[in-house]
Parts: sequence; C-alpha cells; structure tokens
Amino acid sequence: MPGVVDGRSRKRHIPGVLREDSDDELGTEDLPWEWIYANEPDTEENNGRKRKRATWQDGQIIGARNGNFECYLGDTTLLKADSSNEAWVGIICEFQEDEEGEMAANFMWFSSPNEIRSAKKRTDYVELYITTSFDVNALSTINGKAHVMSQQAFVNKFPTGKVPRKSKEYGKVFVCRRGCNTRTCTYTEEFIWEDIYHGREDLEALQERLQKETKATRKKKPAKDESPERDYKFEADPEADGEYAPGVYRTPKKARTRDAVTPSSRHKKTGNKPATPSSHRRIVVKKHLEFTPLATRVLSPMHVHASPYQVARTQLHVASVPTSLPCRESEFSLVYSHLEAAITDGSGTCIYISGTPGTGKTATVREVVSHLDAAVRADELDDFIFVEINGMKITDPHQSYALLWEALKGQRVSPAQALDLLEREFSHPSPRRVPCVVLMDELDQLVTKNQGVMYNFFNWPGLRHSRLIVLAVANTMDLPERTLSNKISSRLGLTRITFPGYNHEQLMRIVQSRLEGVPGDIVDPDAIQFAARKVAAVSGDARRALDICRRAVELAEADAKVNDLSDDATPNTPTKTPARKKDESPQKKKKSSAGRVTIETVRRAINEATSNPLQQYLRSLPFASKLLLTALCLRIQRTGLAESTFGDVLEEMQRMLKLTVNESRPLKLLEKRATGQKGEGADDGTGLMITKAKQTGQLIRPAGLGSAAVDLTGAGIINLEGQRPERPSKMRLAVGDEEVRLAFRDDPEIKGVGVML
Ligand SMILES: Nc1ncnc2c1ncn2[C@@H]1O[C@H](COP(=O)(O)OP(=O)(O)OP(=O)(O)O)[C@@H](O)[C@H]1O
Repeated sequence: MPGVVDGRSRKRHIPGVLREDSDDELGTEDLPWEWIYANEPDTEENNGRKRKRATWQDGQIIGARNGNFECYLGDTTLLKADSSNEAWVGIICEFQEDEEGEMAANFMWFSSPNEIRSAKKRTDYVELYITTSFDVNALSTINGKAHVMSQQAFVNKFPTGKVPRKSKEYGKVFVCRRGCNTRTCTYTEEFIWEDIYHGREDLEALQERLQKETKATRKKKPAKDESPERDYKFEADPEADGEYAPGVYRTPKKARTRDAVTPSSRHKKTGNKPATPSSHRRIVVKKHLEFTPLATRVLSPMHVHASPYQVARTQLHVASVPTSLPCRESEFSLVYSHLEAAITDGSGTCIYISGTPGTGKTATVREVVSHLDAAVRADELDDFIFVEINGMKITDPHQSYALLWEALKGQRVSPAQALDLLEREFSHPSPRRVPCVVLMDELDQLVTKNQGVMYNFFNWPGLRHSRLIVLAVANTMDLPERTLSNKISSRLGLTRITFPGYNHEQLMRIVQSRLEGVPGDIVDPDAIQFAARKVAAVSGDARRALDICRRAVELAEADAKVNDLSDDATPNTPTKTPARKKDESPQKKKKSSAGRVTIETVRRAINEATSNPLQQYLRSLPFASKLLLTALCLRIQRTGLAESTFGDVLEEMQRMLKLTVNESRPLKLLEKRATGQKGEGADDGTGLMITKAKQTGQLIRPAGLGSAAVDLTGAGIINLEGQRPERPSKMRLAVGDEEVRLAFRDDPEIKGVGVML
C-alpha cells in the first residue's frame, strides 16, 4: 500500500471515484489533535460530548478529537493516501503514540480489489475487503469517516446503485462482503457486514474470523489431496461482477508487474497467460529470474554433438551454470532458511556474506533464490521480488537506488529521485508490500566516500514497513565495521555468514562434478588432484581451479589434433607394419596420453598462467614498484575496498615495513639494499633509504615510490587519479589482485620483507 501522507486539500481518488478531501468533516484549518479519554468530565472544550461506556476504564484513550471532528475506537475512517491517488479505509483498533512520538492509531485495513487482482473492475459502488493487515499511522492522516456496509444495505440506501455526486456521502461509502488475506490472496466466505460488525466490541471476533477463514502464509507442506475449495482460495472474477470462482489462484499483483528485474518478462505474455476463472487452472504468473537456475540447466543440441573436449571446456567455464554446488550444502541451507523465514514473516533482514574470491558466494545465493522461486511457483511460499545489483556493473553506486526502485515499481527515475521515493516508501506502512530480496554483489565497489549507499541498504531492512531482504556479498569479513563504525554496524544487527576457502579435496569434488557426463574419459583423476592441490595451496579459489583445468583441456585438445594430423599424414608408413608394432608400444602409449589431461598438462597450464607477459612484467619490476603493489594489495585485502588513496597505500607500506623491522630479520636485507651492498637483495637503484631504523619506532621510508606509481600507471597496472602520485590521489589496481599475488608469491624480495600475499 502506498504511504499515507500528511497535509490536506489535495485531490484524491478512491478506486473508481475521484473525490476531494473530507474537509467538510475536518475543516480546512490545521488544528491540533487531542485524545479523548474514557469517562472524561464534560468540559467546555469537549462541548459536553462526554462518552460513558461501562466497558471502558477511566482514563483509557478511546478517541481523538480535531476541532469538531471526533473518531473513536472501532470507527471506520478514511485516510489520506500519497501519490497513488487512492484513499485508504481502516478501522481504528488502538490509539497510541508512534515511533516519533506523534499521536497515532493502529488501523485494520480494508483493501480495494485492484490491489488484490490486476483486472480493474468498474462498478458503481466501491467494494472493499477487510484484511488481516494492521499499521500504525499518525492521526494527521485521518481524512474523515468512512461508511462500510453490505451490498444489500448499499442498494437499499442507493437504489440507483450509485452514490449521487452531490451527496455528502459521495466517496465515503463502501461495500464489504468478504475478508481477505492480501499476501496469500485467500478470501473468507461471504458475509453480511451489518451482521458481523457493529463497532469496537466486534473487532476481536472479526479478526478471529479472518484468521480462521484465510491463509496466513502460503508456506505449507504440499498435500496431494488438498482441494482449492477447502482452502477457500477464491478470486473475484473481473468480468462476472462480484462472482467468485473457486480454485483460481494468483500471485499478488506486485510480483506480476516487476518488469524492471525481469528482462525476460516478455514470456509472461506468451507463456504464463492468466487463465480465466472458469478454467479452474492454477495460475502462477511469476517474474522470471535473470540467471539460469541450476536445476533447469539443459544441454543444447550443439552440446549433444560436441566433442568431449568441447563439452568439458564448456562445463568447466566459470560462466557456465553448474548442475549442483558441492561443498556448499551448509551455507546453502543457512542462506535459504534465513531468506525463507524473512519472506514468510514479511519481515526485513540484512545478511552479510563474506569470503575470499571464488568461494561460491554468488553462485550459492543465486541457487538459493532459484529454489525459493521454485517454492513460490509450487505455491509453497509467499511471493517475492528479486533484484541483483552488482557493484562492478554500475558506474556510480547511487544507481543502486534507481535499480531498486525500478525493481519495486517498474519505474525508471534518477538516483536522487529514487532515494527520495525509497525513503518514503520504506517509512510508510504498506500491508500489501511484497517482500523484496536484493543481492548486492561486489559490495566493496558500492561503498562511496560517505558510505551512504551501503548504510541505506543495511538500514532499510530494519524499518518496520520495508519488507526488504538484503544479501550483501563482499570479500572481507569486516567491511561494515571498517566503513560504518562499530556503533552503527552493531546497531544494524547484520546476520553474518562466512564462506571459507575450499581445500584441495573440495576443489577436486567441484572440478569432478563439473566434468560429470563428459564422454571419453579425457581427464586423469590425478591431474584434477594436482590442479586442486596447487590452487588450494594458494587461495582455495574454485574459479582458479576451474580456469586451470579448462586451459589444461584446451592444451590436451590441441595435442589430440596434432596427434590426429600426424596419424593422418603417415597412414602408410612402415611404422604401421605388424613387424614393428611391438617396438612401438611405448610411443603409442605416449600418443594416447597426448589427448588426455594429465598432471603434465595441468603443469603446463599453470606455467602458462604464471608466465604470461603480465606475470613476466610484474616479476621484473624494480623493488619500489613491487613494494608499492604489495602494499596496495594488502590495503585492498584489509579494507575490502578496491579504491584507496596514494597516501593510504604509503601508510599501509609503513605498517608493513614496521612489522618487518620489528621482526628484525629482514631489516638486514633492507639495510643491504639501502647501502647498495651485494647480496641476496642487492640495491637495484630504487634509492631505498633507512631514515630511522635503529632506535625508537624504527621508521623506514623507501624512496622512489612516486616514480614507481607513475611507471605502474603508464604500464596499465594501476589507475592513479590525475596520473600524479599525491597523497589524496585515488588509486586502484587495473589488473586482478590475484595476478599480483601470483607474481610475487615466491618473490624472494617480497618474502624478504616478511609479507605473505
Ligand atoms: N561449490 C561449487 N561447485 C561448483 N562450482 C562452484 C562452486 N563454488 C564456486 N563455483 C564456481 O566458481 C566460480 C566462482 O564462484 P562465485 O562467483 O560464486 O564466487 P564468489 O565467492 O562470489 O567470488 P567473488 O568474490 O570473486 O565474486 C563460479 O563459476 C562458480 O560456479
């Protein structure tokens, strides 16, 4: 439901009826509200409108007054709606102060048909459904009294079936024949409003009736013999004025209209057409996921005719969607249960997922979302909207706001407008809001200077009305603390899930599972083990293991082709004569392994990865450049942020060297380098100096870093703002940090300063 706004005298319209605000009741002046207490004495202010009820305790707040307008517990009122141009009707269940200390009331909402179903029905009267949703709204949003009645009472009162435009009641009269749980789209049996509701005393019974006759959540164990009739799953027939067709079910309206997040929503028009109520078919009109769910991955015809090498290459490719995610079972269930609980409860939550690169964070979250999506389609879970925002794919973090708004409402607006709209949306009640799951991937890229974007996305789930479920994915565990301060991040109460790096056995299983179904047995199990061990020794990164194995398959494929060619070229050579066959067996054996992925092939693939021109360039860098890059990598690792300043990196280096000096062992090396002595780390002319090393603090300030930064920028290894190494200049790696890690991992000079990259 759109928020309810303060302020008066704006044009509003109730579904089907354009109307003015009820200034006739509340007057045009903005008078203050005051409470009405039970059994309060007659005074001049209350004009003797003393209310005595035996059931009320003295001093209990039973109503509120604004000038001559009064409303009491159990009264049905109109509320001012915001930009949606719809008026809201609710029963006052309790008076209280809201979170801001403003005078407010808890309302039990009525819902209009066009909020529940997409097809708008034009009737002369406005039919509402009493719902199970409550919200607290400021009294200032009250916009007069509403009159709810049965259809018969309406016809009796307005025999023409219309409320005359000139009538004082125009826009204030509504028909109610059923209750509805808007989240599950389930309705009660038809009732006569005058029989079931007379006022405050009937509120409890009304709530009980609604709870009993509608379903609170779609989450259920699928039972085979469950009939739609028994569930009272009804939907109003858009055509047959007021008729109800049992057995027809739809997901809530919002979930069907989120085109922004569903590029493939075109399918809706063709594949998932809403059925007519009479078809008695279950309709699950759902948005489509942006990514391919694991379980629905299918082999293309091309795939079927491909060679074993092609199939292996495709399946090992990091961009392909695996059929399963071995070794991530517990992380999967953890993420799944948190998300499922939040969707079912209609609550907001923020889950912070961290882990080093290639540990399956994104893959697991997508797998969870696709399973939840399947549960929605199977009618086992309430609907939700899903949107993925990737920090790497947007140029300005503020675009996240526009993407979220587009996902929620299907409207494209500027980031600034979106922020404004989102703030309003989440701070206003909306019983009919569909939960929204946001995957914020590569979060570190989204962190702006004032951390506003991250703060908002972490903060909104905590707002009572947001129903926003944020899954924030980053590489470092403590990005929120580092960027938001401990106080704020502990207030946000994030749920944290950490993905550990894979060990070699896990990496083996992952690669093996990707190779399942590859014909021809082209990969030696030993080769997979070798690759897994090599990768696990450094990073536990599945992406790297897959890349190496895929390259090894490419090499084996090339070998096989060469082999085939040489066989073809020499079909009639004497080597093929039976007399010489015996002698050739070792050669043949060699040939047969030429098309297989062996330990040797993997070794070649690894060598290739470590001896490409970039690697060679990095290894040949002068010491100052290596130090600078190492410090930049450490900084990225420590902060989880891709961007630092030149000054930050210098500080990181100081910290790094200080540790080194304190360990005293490598100091010798540094001294040697500084003084140009020959030895393990002979001076390479970078002008490394020790300005103060022996005594307090032992501060070392290497020189030549400025020119190192300029050279690295020129070579495209780093990006440096303005190309000038000044302390505030922004700096980031222009190559993957794993490339730097790989190049310097066994570097004696970097090892010499005691740094483990
Ligand atoms: N358990 C697994 N089983 C199969 N494939 C996996 C597994 N874990 C990761 N992968 C694959 O490894 C690649 C990297 O995974 P993913 O993108 O999920 O990692 P990530 O932790 O999100 O990395 P980053 O932090 O770099 O974004 C993907 O191709 C993914 O399919």
